[in-house]
Amino acid sequence: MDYLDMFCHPVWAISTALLTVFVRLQRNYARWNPRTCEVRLTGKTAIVTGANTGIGKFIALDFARRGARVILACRSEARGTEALNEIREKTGNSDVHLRLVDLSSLDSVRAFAKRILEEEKALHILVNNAGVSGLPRQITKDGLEASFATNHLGPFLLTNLLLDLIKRSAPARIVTVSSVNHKRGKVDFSHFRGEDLTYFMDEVYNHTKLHNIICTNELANRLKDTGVTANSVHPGVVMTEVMRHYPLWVRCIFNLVGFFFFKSSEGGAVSPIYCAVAEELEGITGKYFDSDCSLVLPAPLARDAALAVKDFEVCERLTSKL
Ligand SMILES: NC(=O)c1ccc[n+]([C@@H]2O[C@H](COP(=O)([O-])OP(=O)(O)OC[C@H]3O[C@@H](n4cnc5c(N)ncnc54)[C@H](O)[C@@H]3O)[C@@H](O)[C@H]2O)c1
Repeated sequence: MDYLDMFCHPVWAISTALLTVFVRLQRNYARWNPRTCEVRLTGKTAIVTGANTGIGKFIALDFARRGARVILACRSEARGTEALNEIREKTGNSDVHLRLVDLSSLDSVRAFAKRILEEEKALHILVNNAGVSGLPRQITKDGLEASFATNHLGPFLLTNLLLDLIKRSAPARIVTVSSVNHKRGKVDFSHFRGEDLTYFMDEVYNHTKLHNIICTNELANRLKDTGVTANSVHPGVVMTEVMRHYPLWVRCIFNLVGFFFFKSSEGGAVSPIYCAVAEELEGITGKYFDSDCSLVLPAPLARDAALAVKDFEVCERLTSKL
């Protein structure tokens, strides 16, 4: 039997098809299923950043289905409007709104927060979902490294600017979408300004995702007894547009492997939704959840309380208007 015959053999073809079906069914598996969770969000307001595509769009869609007033915090008006119309149409919830923000710009974050504080009476859920991966070295007009600005410092400032509103709305939840890649991240405060950084294998992304967890943990400490919880979550490895800044050949491999093994955007939204709505998480704060919705320990650096205090202070200084 030559190789061609072997691959065309019915036993081989059937077992490959069965394996593919099995793997594709398994890949979205999580211990918790949003479809069977009956929590309603009527009367609640939620903000989801980066809600026009990928994981964020499915988080927003879920909140809208549960009856929340949902603010889609997006950078692109055209893509945001497309998502807004789709979410309104699919859920029949007309209380879904688009507000523009570029998280890599501190001025844009301030303008967005100002508008939210003027327009919204309450904010019960903030999901810091927007993020970039594979950005080449760029320094923003605030003098910050662009991946750090987008993934960490912009969301950090946004959270802090909205904090009084969130506290007044308690019980409330802040969910930060981090990544298991934080385990390969390091903390060096000169990174924030683009110093001493190498971009090999997207190390910058890993660092930003580590800072996400560290500062979320410190925020949780500061919010003790306020009724506001702050947790971080890994959504899984998910087929989204997150690789858009990578070379074409890397995207091709990601998409090919992803077709069989990675979660869909809907599957990636499950663990962030769990952190935002699951009743069993009432009062649980300063924790990190994996893509299976299980509470797990993050990397040791992410659990260093003294480092967290320092990191939070550095980020406060970098994002405050001096
Ligand atoms: N896809 C994965 O495998 C994976 C794995 C771990 C963690 N994550 C995290 O999940 C989150 C969502 O990513 P995704 O996979 O859905 O990717 P995606 O690229 O499909 O979506 C990212 C969203 O962030 C928005 N965004 C990017 N830069 C922005 C800016 N400057 N201002 C405002 N919005 C901006 C994009 O417009 C988009 O809506 C990210 O934080 C990402 O790091 C993704």
